[in-house]
Amino acid sequence: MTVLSPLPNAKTPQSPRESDSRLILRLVPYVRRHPRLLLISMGLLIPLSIAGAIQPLIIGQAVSLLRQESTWGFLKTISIQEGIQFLSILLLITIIIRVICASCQGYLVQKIGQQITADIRKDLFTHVTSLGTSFFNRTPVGKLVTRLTSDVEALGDVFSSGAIGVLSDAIYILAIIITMFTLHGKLALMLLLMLIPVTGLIIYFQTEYRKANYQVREELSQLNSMLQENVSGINVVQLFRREHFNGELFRTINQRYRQAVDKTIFHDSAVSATLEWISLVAIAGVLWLGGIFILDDAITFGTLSAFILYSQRLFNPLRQFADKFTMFQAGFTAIERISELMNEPIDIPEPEAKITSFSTLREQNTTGEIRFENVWFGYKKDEYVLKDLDFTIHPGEKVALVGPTGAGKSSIIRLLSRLYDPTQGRILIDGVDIRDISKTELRQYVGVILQETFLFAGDVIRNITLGEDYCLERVQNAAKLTNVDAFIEELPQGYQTEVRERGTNLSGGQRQLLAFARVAIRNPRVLVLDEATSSLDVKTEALIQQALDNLLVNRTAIIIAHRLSTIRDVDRILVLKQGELIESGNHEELLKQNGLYSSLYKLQMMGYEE
Ligand SMILES: Nc1ncnc2c1ncn2[C@@H]1O[C@H](COP(=O)(O)OP(=O)(O)OP(=O)(O)O)[C@@H](O)[C@H]1O
Repeated sequence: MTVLSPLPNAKTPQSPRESDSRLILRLVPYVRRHPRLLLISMGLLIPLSIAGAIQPLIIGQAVSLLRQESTWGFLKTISIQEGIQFLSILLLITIIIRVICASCQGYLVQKIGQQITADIRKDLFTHVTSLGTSFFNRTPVGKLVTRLTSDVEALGDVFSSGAIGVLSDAIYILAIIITMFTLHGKLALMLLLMLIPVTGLIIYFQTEYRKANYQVREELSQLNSMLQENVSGINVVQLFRREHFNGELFRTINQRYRQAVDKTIFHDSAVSATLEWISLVAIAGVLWLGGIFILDDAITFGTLSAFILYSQRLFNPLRQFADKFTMFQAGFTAIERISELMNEPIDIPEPEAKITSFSTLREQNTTGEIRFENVWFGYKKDEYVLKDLDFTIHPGEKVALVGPTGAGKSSIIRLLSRLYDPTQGRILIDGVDIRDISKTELRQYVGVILQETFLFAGDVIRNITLGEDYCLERVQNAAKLTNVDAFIEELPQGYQTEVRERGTNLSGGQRQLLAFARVAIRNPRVLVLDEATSSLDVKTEALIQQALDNLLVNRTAIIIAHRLSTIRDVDRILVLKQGELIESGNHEELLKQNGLYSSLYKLQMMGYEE
């Protein structure tokens, strides 16, 4: 269970935006994981702020001492030289305290920020990898990558330099205000009054910044999606001379991204400029009012010097405060976008209570009965691609699914492996509804070999084990069982040969061979072959076919094949048309029926004869 999981009534992408406080609430569990570090870094804020706030006071006392004005009582009992020496040492001590506390605090805060970022990224990755195929069908990869990387990074910045920094600035401002009021009430009040319009202006610019930043993130997602799509489909882009056209599209999105960033820069700069201007006005104000008080002998030069320093220091943390607010706004945008992803429901949920009977059946070495019970299914609501399928595949039976393109053959496999759930009806394996079986167990029980095999960057062994704990011997046995060991040994470094991302250094057929070993090592009871041998040459196909015949003994098999000659010997053929099961029987029986199968078969045979 992830922590950033949906809150009750949490926002769906269509619902209005969540309030900032609700967004912050989502982060509390992550922050709570590091109580000790958090407490130490907050504790350090107190000496840090006090040391900073008394520095102008010490300088003011030095000026007063030199001008022989009234100073702290004990300074009057020592000589001016000793007094200056004492104040200089005191100033040095405050500087040392600030340096030590600031660096320790900075380090701790960065550390907490990085840990929180890593935790969120991990939870997000776990959640995203549990989402159903339909989510990935409608979400561009680039968009996901942006959320998992730069959005999480923006959130991390909030913790590492923003969150506690804001608290530090607030404590610092408070310490300055208290010290100012103890020194001179009227001058302090004047500076305090100046804070009110500045705060209003900052809030306005920050709100605008937030809106602009959301736009920036959206444009960045688009930019990444487009980039990712072009890199993945680079062969098509180049073969069909789409470089210029795609370049123009990219230029438009890039332009929109730049314009959105410009907007954020404008609002960010506006905040800095306002603060710069107001801090100069504050110094002028202090000089003007302080000058009048000096002429009236109401304050000393020392107090005036201290106030000039205060007017600078008061706006400095405010400027940092504003900078961090900018980061906060970016962070809020990030939480909003990350929460959107976290709120994405897992449409193929794990069963609430794991059914043990399935594991027991597995231990009893059953051969796997598959039953489709009045199954209806559509990728879109009310658009069914499978209609009222009702059939049983008996233990150990070899069944082929046949039908024209788009008839629904692969959809049946997707339902059986629970990449999707049926809209109506049930699928049972050995009498157990597959929705009551854990996905891990189900996918170990049903082994699928698809037409296209996806390989990961890493060696051949890793691509067969997929990170599971199998020894080399078992990998080799699985390869031998499927007759692919000879091919693997021919590779430059045999089993240690490095495969590039998506297996680009292997041919389509070679990639396919690894898929056979990948499934064989898992020893599934039910084997599904979706056009699995279509990319192999005739000789290799015969070799694999021979291995498959051995592998399929005592296992249930579902085979999808367009070349009907390859499935002539199966026990039963199910013929589909537009999602409906229209014929069923073995090769001879179906030929006699003179239906769709018979005409498809005759057409293919004519093709071979020609
Ligand atoms: N992800 C999807 N989203 C929406 N519709 C889909 C999706 N995948 C398949 N379809 C539609 O579902 C129908 C059945 O597709 P399916 O892939 O099961 O056919 P098939 O019989 O395996 O075809 P082929 O022999 O070409 O592989 C088709 O009309 C297809 O357009």
